[in-house]
Amino acid sequence: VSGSATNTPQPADSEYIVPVTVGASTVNLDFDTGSADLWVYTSSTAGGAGHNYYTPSDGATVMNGETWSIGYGDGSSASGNVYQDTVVVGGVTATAQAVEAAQTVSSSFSSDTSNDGLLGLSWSSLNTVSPDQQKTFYDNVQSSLADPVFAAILKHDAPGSYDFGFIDSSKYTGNITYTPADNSQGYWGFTVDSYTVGTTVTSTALSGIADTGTSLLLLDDTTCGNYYAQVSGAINDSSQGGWVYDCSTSLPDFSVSINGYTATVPGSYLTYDQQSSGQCYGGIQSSTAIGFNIFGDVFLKSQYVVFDGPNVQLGFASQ
Ligand SMILES: O=C(NNC1=NCCC1)c1ccc(Br)cc1
Repeated sequence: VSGSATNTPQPADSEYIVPVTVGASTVNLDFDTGSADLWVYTSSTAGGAGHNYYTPSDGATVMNGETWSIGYGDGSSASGNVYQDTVVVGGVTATAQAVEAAQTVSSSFSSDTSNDGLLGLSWSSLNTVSPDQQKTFYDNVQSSLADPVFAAILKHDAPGSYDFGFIDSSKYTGNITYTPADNSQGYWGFTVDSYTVGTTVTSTALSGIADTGTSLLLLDDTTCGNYYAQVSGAINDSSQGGWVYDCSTSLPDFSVSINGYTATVPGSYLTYDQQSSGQCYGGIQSSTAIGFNIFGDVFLKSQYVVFDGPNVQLGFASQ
């Protein structure tokens, strides 16, 4: 089997939402290659006002004694209990998917009515269900896929897709360049050989993760400093949350070299949003507090990205 589900960017391309059939409901989920839990609101979730919620299908079963509790890199969190139910994404069906019902969600989730939960697409080793760890949607359907891969096609301010089971050459230009993935921490980790700001090449390797659930491109302080050195008047202002600059400033492109392939994020994609101060908040911000780099939506939305579990590799091509 194979299938494609449309994703829709929320304002500032902050997250990409996909309609998913979960049990007897259709809910809008944030697909997240940086985590491995599929969780949804229920009719009783505290903070559930304004969200669609999960209703178990007739064939659903409660996974007795199983609970989940997750914390995300941005400090948000959720927890609850677990059902086994049918989940359909773009026509691809997982018949015995662990559906994690939220009893509690943190305020950043309850206030974000654009999503009704998350669908994790990292490696299943990050799944938080206890005492019996559960598999991601991708792991559950992988053996049924014509080609056991999925692709993320995120776009700037336009609908894209998550494709399961096929590579679509109409969705990228040139060739796909593959590079080994590091799944040792449960993420889709990879290394770039060098980076370029405008036309200035820095031959330093960067390691990080491909994370559709993180909005920004988070890079170490040295790399951030080298980027914003080419943005006249940019300052790193902790009171505004990081690097800001006058919105009239033009931004240089940011490129990385992966196995000979140059992945370019155009400068026009590198402003995240306008602050109340009239300053603009950059799409590139510091990862130093996290300890490794996060190639989030700001980066991914310039690329066609293949996530290949069986070969433990990532593929990149320009959109
Ligand atoms: O949580 C992470 N990614 N997904 C999401 N963020 C917010 C909601 C979903 C995340 C993953 C790895 C690292 Br390192 C830092 C952050």
